[in-house]
Amino acid sequence: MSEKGILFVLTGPSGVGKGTVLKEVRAHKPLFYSISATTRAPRAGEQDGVHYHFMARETFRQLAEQGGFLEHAEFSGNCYGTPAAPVDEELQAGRDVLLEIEVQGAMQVKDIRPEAVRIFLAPPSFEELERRLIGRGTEEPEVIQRRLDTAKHELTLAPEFDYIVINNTVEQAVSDVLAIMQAEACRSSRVTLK
Ligand SMILES: Nc1ncnc2c1ncn2[C@@H]1O[C@H](COP(=O)(O)OP(=O)(O)OP(=O)(O)O)[C@@H](O)[C@H]1O
Ligand SMILES: Nc1nc2c(ncn2[C@@H]2O[C@H](COP(=O)(O)O)[C@@H](O)[C@H]2O)c(=O)[nH]1
Repeated sequence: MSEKGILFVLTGPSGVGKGTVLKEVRAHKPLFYSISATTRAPRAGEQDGVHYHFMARETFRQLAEQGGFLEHAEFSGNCYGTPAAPVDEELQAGRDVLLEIEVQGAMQVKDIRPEAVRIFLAPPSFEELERRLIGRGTEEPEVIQRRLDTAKHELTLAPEFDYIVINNTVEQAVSDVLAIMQAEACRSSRVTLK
């Protein structure tokens, strides 16, 4: 029987740089990137089925009730969830999968998929997190404040994860995440040592 793929989860507070780091990681390593469902409105330039599956709250609720999500959570007034079927298909086919999700959902994955490798991306400081979230310019001030309030609690949960990577420079964070992925592949005997 062929080996199953590894389920990687990258989490951390909003604005820490998960999307930025993952874009680079994916440029170095073939991974299936799960496209999440959300009830949030699309931002300028975001496309349905590319950045997210955008849907109404009622549709999201029905999918959740039918067990369609591997995990789901409410974050900053909107629902976010990982569609279960594509993730399981990829893992069964032996391909590694990467989820980029917020902290509550990543905590759920520990119970649902204890074999998953969960990485917490942390900012070098809270002030820098604030700078990044404001600098991105995608949220209104009250949404930024809500996300920062949530981040205070999320940061206390970092020790619950398998790895903590500090996103000081993107280059170093990408290198750390790739090293973790390589080490986990070795641990699960997916890499042949010569
Ligand atoms: N190491 C870094 N140094 C400086 N700026 C960074 C770094 N990493 C990311 N950024 C910037 O911080 C902002 C937030 O990054 P990004 O959107 O990737 O965060 P995120 O964790 O994916 O956010 P969310 O959870 O809200 O989707 C962006 O403007 C990005 O360019
Ligand atoms: N629990 C889940 N969280 C998810 C999922 N997809 C994305 N996210 C996270 O939500 C926040 C907010 O995202 P934004 O696009 O509105 O900035 C961020 O931390 C994402 O990583 C998911 O499927 N489940």
